[in-house]
Amino acid sequence: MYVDSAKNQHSSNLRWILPYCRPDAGRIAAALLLFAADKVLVMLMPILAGMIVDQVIGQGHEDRLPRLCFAMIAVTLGRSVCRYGYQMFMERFGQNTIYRLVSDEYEKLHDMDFTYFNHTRNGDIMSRMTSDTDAIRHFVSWVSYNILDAVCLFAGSLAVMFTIEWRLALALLAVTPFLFYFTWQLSKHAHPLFYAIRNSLASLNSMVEENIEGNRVVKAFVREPYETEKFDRHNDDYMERNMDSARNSRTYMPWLDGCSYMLQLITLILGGWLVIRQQMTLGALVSFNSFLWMIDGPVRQSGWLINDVERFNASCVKIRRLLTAEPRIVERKNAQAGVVQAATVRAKVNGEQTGDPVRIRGDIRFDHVSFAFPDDPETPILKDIDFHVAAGTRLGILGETGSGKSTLVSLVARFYDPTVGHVLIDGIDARQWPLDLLRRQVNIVAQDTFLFSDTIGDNIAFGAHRDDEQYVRTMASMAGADSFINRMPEGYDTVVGERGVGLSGGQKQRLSLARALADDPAILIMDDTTSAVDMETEATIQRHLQEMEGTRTMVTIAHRISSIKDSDLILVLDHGRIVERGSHEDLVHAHGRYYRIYRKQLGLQSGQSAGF
Ligand SMILES: Nc1ncnc2c1ncn2[C@@H]1O[C@H](COP(=O)(O)OP(=O)(O)OP(=O)(O)O)[C@@H](O)[C@H]1O
Repeated sequence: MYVDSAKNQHSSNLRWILPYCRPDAGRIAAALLLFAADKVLVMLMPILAGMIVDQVIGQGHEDRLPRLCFAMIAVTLGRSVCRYGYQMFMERFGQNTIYRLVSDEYEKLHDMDFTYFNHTRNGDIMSRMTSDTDAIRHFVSWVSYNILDAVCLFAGSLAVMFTIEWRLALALLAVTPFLFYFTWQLSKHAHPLFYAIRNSLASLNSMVEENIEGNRVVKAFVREPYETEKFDRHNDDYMERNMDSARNSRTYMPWLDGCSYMLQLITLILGGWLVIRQQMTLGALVSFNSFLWMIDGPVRQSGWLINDVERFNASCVKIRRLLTAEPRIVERKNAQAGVVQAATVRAKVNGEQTGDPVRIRGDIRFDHVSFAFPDDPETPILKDIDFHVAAGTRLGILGETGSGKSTLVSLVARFYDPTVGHVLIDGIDARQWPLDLLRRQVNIVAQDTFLFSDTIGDNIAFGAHRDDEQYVRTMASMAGADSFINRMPEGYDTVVGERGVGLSGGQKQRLSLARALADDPAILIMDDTTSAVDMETEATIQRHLQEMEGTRTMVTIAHRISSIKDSDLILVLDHGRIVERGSHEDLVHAHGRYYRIYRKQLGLQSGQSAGF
């Protein structure tokens, strides 16, 4: 992380963004120098114009005209160079700041646990990473110096105007309280409106993303008109929120414009009167009027700048919420040292040899575990789960849909913590293991397969941390994938996923299994991994998995008894509770629920073809 998210947690948005800007301090200083030079030069222009009127036109010193014109051209050129310089510095500074901010956002996302993603819509996350971040870039690299520009021009011009004709300047100063009042009102009302716009945009993005992901379902059910209507509602809401903001601007902008007209009116009437009474030269009035034009810009621009500031504030709130979100699953302090110590003590107590303390052996124990999801804490999903699987053996889990099988295995990789009881890996509480060490050695082949838009080879080698073609092929063979990959036009170099060729459900499952095998986990969990694979291929995969017996603990969740019957221990789950346990033979002899399922599956597909 570039900036510790706990830092400046309660400070203003401006203070919060500062640490992201700090590495560009040199660039900011250079930009400020050029900016100051530009402001000095801009102040010279009206003075030169006044000199032309007084000295060349009024007093007839025509010989001074070329010099004064040359000075004006030099000032204009100087200003262009300064402006180009500081704008480029500020743009680079803005891009760098956003680079650091987005990197932190991305890293934070990887720290977040399942509970966060269960609650947060993808579109919302995407909005924070793109449009909200861009609103901050716009503020940092453009709005910031335009505010400074407006303040400097306003204050500087007013100061010079005081030296030209203090009575006229004082009269103009009387308008400023109105100016501050209207900008404050605009800002106060714009704040919630911009926040609503950001939320509405996030909803719109979520809706679009969901539709792109689910486009096949939408087409299959011919629900395009319904989805379009839904989109229109979100789109209308986004438009309405923007219109609210526009209405707010429309309410106060005319007043700000009115202030600007008041300034001109005062200058014309009072300035004209002073010139007529010869208390002010015409040249001085021309200079004064030029400075008035410089004040006019900031006054009219203030409304737009306030809107940009509020957009920045609303975006900051959303991004800060992400950066300060606390994952529920956190690693204990000094977890690595704790685990090494625990492994050493355990080895001494059991009279074992001290092996590699950071290599999990694969012993799993659930000690009276009950679990409820944090978003539904009143409903226990797992109830008093108590079992032990020795390292290197096989566990099979069977149960109706929704009985809690996937939830149970997600506790092994510590995607959630048990609400009651303990999950012990190699006799050490899962909460004590360093998270990356645990997850590197516990691999879950999830039910809903996900492949990256990359080559098949790279997808399989994703977690393997090795660039070994032969190894990838071996793992693909073990997962029963090698033959279909070889039939593809570009073999292992075929790009799959979003940009690549489509794959069948069974092919995807086999690639996910190959990816998990390539990771060489100590605990391999297969959650309905072969449900879409034909019986023959499944039998081949089972054979290969059997060859690995003893080298790792294997947990298989399945609805087909053929997938789990060779397990050393089979658990039958019902509504989150273990209702039967034992080996295949034990459970068949028990004539209970397992036996009934077994009979049913035998009846449906008898003999060899069913894999029994
Ligand atoms: N994030 C969540 N928040 C609240 N409840 C959840 C959440 N995820 C799952 N559940 C609920 O937990 C229960 C168990 O779900 P789980 O996915 O573990 O079942 P399963 O046995 O694996 O089902 P299947 O065989 O269909 O995959 C279900 O009733 C489900 O609705």
